[in-house]
Amino acid sequence: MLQRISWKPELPVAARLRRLVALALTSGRPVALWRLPNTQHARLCLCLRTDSAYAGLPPALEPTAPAGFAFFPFRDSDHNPPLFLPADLFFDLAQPEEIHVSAAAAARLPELRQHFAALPESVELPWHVSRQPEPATASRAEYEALVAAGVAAIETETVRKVVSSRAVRQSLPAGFDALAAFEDLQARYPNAFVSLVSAPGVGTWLGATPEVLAEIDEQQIFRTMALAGTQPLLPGMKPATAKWAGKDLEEHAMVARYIVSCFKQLRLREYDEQGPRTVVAGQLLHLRTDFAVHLREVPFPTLGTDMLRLLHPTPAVGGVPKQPALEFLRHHEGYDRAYYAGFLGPVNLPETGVARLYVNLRCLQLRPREAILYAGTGLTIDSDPAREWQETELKLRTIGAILQ
Ligand SMILES: C=C(O[C@@H]1C=C(C(=O)O)C=C[C@H]1O)C(=O)O
Repeated sequence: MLQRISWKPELPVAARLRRLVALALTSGRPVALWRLPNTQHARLCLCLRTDSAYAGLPPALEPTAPAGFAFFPFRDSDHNPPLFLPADLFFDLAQPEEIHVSAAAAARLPELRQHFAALPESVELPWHVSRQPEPATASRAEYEALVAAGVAAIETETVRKVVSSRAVRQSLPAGFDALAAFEDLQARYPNAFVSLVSAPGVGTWLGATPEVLAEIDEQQIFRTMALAGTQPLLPGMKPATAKWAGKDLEEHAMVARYIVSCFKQLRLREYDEQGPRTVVAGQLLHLRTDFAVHLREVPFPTLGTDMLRLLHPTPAVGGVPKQPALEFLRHHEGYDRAYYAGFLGPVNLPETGVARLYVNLRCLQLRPREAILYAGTGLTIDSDPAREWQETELKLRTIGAILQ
């Protein structure tokens, strides 16, 4: 349980936020910042017990589970540990006059206040850097060969769909400031889940994702979505009248069918399915089908937890069938996705019983002088390598906008 403490340091709100981030980073601790879609204010979760931040299983999405922030890799490995940051300090920029603290933090408040007050006005923020080497970045020819290999695997029926991806390295512009970039992302993408996560052994990640993986809202409605199928949003275009190619409809349908198969595995029939419809994500359009289950009407208290464990990674980022698609990626993709296409978000924070987990897309990893950007595309039998390359270029622009 978190307790609310009145908190009025003589500092403007943005400076308080910066100083809290500095408090975490200068003492080698993890910190997460996020802004929910269609809301105004960011939130911060700071964890004092760094050792307890490394999780095993995906988090439980139940009211009795700990409050904190989850940050999970695409696939489990020693190189990219799954994180769950128990909330020791929670700061909501909508209520800057108070701060929520855990019992562990409450016991150390005098020390924390002292550390906070002693930090210099303009401290350089020592963002955590991943200990992993920079990932290999595919040239256009290499990426097109990967797409061709994916199509060949579909032709031989090893897989029906696979989502290939690549990383790109880009220098940071002079004076780049991650907190300012986080602000910039919030302003650019009001309907995205915007995040900035920094943790030892994990590095620092910034993103603006359009995709819900598993959510339980205030009304106790569980939600997930199939988001697949992409085209550029061109000037003057009305999203509602967008035309979709058969290839997009097919790759979308595979994600929707996979979600239905997860409900079926749990023998849950009472789900509502709406879509697909066209949605806007930055300068892109996607096809989206929404799924909802009223948890108060089904006797299934662990549905969120169970669905999360079945869903990840969905065929929006992995493929169908799941294991052969993941095997294909392991052998052919040629780099470590790390936390790209993993998932992230708050659980029971601040509201008990509410969880919002998103797929980590349209993201970058921050290094001291450069950023590593990630993007992928769903392949089907009709995929054209040049078009898939183009689609990754378009997707990279969403997060790339903050490096201009
Ligand atoms: C893989 C990415 O996006 C996913 C793939 C999509 C597609 O193939 O059409 C669309 C939305 C996302 O589910 C990405 O942004 O890197």
